Amino acid sequence: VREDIQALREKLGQYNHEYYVLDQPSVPDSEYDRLMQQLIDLEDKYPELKTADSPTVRVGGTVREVFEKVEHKRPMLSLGNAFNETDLRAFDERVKGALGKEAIDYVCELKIDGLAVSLTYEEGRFTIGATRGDGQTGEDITENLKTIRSLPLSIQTSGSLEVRGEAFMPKASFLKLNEARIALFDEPFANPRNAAAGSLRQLDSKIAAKRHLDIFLYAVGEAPEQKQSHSEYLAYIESLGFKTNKERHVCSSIEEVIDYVARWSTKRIDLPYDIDGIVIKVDSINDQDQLGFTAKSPRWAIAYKFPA
Ligand SMILES: COc1nc2nc(N)nc(N)c2nc1C
Repeated sequence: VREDIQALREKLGQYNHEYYVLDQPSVPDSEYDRLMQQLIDLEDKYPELKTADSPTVRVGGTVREVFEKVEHKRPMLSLGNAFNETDLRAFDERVKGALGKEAIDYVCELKIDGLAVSLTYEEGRFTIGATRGDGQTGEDITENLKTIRSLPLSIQTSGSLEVRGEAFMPKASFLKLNEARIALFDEPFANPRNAAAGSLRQLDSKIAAKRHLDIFLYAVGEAPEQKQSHSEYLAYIESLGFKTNKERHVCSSIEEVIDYVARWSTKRIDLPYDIDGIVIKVDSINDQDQLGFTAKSPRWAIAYKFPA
C-alpha cells in the first residue's frame, strides 16, 4: 500500500506541475481526477500514511478557528510609486547618481493585482505561507495556499528558502464566482483582488480550494543558492517548479522601460488576470545592496501605477 500511495503521489505531483505551472497537461482531467480520488480513498483507509505535502491537500480539509500570527524574517515592504514618465526618469537619475553609473539594467515585471504572500520551504517542503499583514506580522494561511494548484508542495532543495509573490484570482474565475454568488443572492465581489483576499481569508480551506486561485512568485529571500541578478533568481526559482510571470523583460535604459510601460498600459486588457501597474527593479544584486532601503521601501525598485 505504501508503494501504491507513493507512486500515486508522484504521478499526481507531476500531472499537477504539467497542467498548472507549464500549462501543458499530458493526461486529461478525468485521469487526474480518477487518480486523485484513488489517493483520497487510500489515505482515508490508511490515515497514518497521510502526509502534509500529499496532493490531496489541494482539495482542502482543515477548518481553523482563527489564523495564527507569523513574524516575517525580513519585513515585507511596500514600493515607491511613479505615475508618469517624469517620475520614471527621476527614479533612473536617482539610481544612476547613487551608483555613479551611466547605464543600468532594469527588470520590468507586471504588477499583479492580488495579495502579497510569503512562502517558506524547509528541506524542500512548503511549511509556512503568510499574508503581508502590516509588513512585520502577517497571518498564517498555509492551508489555503496549499490549495493553489500552481504552488509546489515540495521542491528539490535543502536548507531554507523563502519566496514572495502575488496570489490572485484570474478574471475567468472571478466572473464565474460572481455569477454563482448572484445566483445564490450573495453579494458579488467588487474585483478579483477583493475576491482573492476574501478567498485566502476563508477559515475553511475547502472553500479556498474551490476559488481557483493562482500565484506568481517575484522575489527571493533566504535561499540555498546566491545569484548575481534578480533575473537569475527568477530563473532559479522557475527551475525549482515555481510559477513566475513570463512577460518580464530586462531593459537596458529608462527609455526601454517607458516603452514597456506604454505597451502594457493598453495590452493589459487582453491578460487573463488584472494588473495595476508595472514594477521596475535594478537587476544587479550588488547594485541593489548598494542602494538599500528607506524605512518603507527598496531604493532599487519602483511601481509605475496605471490610472485607476
Ligand atoms: C521587491 O519588492 C516587491 N517586488 C514586487 N514585484 C512585483 N512584480 N510585484 C509586486 N507587487 C512587488 N512588490 C514588492 C514589495
